[in-house]
Amino acid sequence: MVSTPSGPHGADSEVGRLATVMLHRPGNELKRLTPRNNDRLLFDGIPWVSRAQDEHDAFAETLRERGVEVLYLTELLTETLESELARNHAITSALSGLHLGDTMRRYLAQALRELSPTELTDVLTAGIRNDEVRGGHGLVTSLLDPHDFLIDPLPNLLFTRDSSVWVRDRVAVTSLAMPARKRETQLTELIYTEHPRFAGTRKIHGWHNEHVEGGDVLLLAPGVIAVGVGERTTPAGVERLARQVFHADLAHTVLAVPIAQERATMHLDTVCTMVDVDKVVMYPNVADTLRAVTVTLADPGSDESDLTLSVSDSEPFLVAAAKAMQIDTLHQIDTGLDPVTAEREQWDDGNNTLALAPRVAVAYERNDETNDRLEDAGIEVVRIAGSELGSGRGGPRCMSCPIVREPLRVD
Ligand SMILES: NC(=[NH2+])NCCC[C@H](N)C(=O)O
Repeated sequence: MVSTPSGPHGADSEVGRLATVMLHRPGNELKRLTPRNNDRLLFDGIPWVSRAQDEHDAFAETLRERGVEVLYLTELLTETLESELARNHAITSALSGLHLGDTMRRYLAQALRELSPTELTDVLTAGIRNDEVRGGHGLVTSLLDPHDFLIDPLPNLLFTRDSSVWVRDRVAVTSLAMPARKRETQLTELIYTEHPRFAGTRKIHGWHNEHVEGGDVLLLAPGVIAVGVGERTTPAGVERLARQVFHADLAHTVLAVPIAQERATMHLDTVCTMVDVDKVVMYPNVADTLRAVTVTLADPGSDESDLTLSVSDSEPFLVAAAKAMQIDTLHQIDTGLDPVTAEREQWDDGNNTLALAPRVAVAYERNDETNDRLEDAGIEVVRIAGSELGSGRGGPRCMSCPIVREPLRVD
């Protein structure tokens, strides 16, 4: 059954009650990971797939028990692919890679057209290996290794946070920096463009623009967006996003937050997430050095490219954020961890929490110390298992794309 909207979509904070979320249950794409390709495909190990699925099912069930509507990316995609237009579009974009050659491209275009929407979803997510095709043989197939992919699998689809992000009632289809993830946004763009549930949704950004990844985007408060700039989101990406949100009146302030260009801190949400309207949990080893540049609108100009931005000097992140949010203090929960424990728990996504409401956050159970400190600070920690899920270096926030959060009540 095609899922239908339960109300308007969108989110304007990190902590408003989570009503609808998009997840991706790990599937056949994880079975593609081998010790030869896991680095390129951005996994730090080879997950035990059925256990990862069990952990993910438990995560989804935890959300449902708390009243969250869970949508699955692959179900939305399969429903989208009922339309011939969407199917053709999906096939053309999946085959646009320059490693294919026309002989194979022509063969695959025909073969994929014959698949059912469910089968096509499987190919679009799990990819196709050279030794799995029955036709189209020729120069390309003979020169590639039998195990090379003609269509790459998308194991990082699990991290739905990164490939789209809602800002108020608009959805930003992002532009992913790593080659292994680029194709993910072909799928999110197709869903938001063609799925009946999202008919009429206005979009910003897009995969063809400068790099911005959803894991870098934090909706600190209505009108205030922090954007990490590092391995994934570029300085030009944050400028583009700022122009768009100002032009569309989705925000009045964007904080650009430089983060180390390293795997451990690939997104801002690996070091800092919100657990209350005025509280963050932050990796202690960066807490003293994290800074932000405040970007506001100096002159609206006549269009997005013509508006003038005002850019401040850099300030400590918490100071700049509190000012923009118009609150006295944005509190950092003091985890008091020694640097080694802090580093271990940050690596295992201890700071990557998903708020279900103010002071209620989902976290991986393994990060005992961070979780205890959160509880000491009055946060209800909803613990989930993630031993297998975590091998892709992502926690509860990375694995979720909020589609509806209730607006925060003004008390
Ligand atoms: N929002 C996040 N922190 N996402 C984590 C993504 C992890 C994924 N393996 C990658 O390297 O891209």
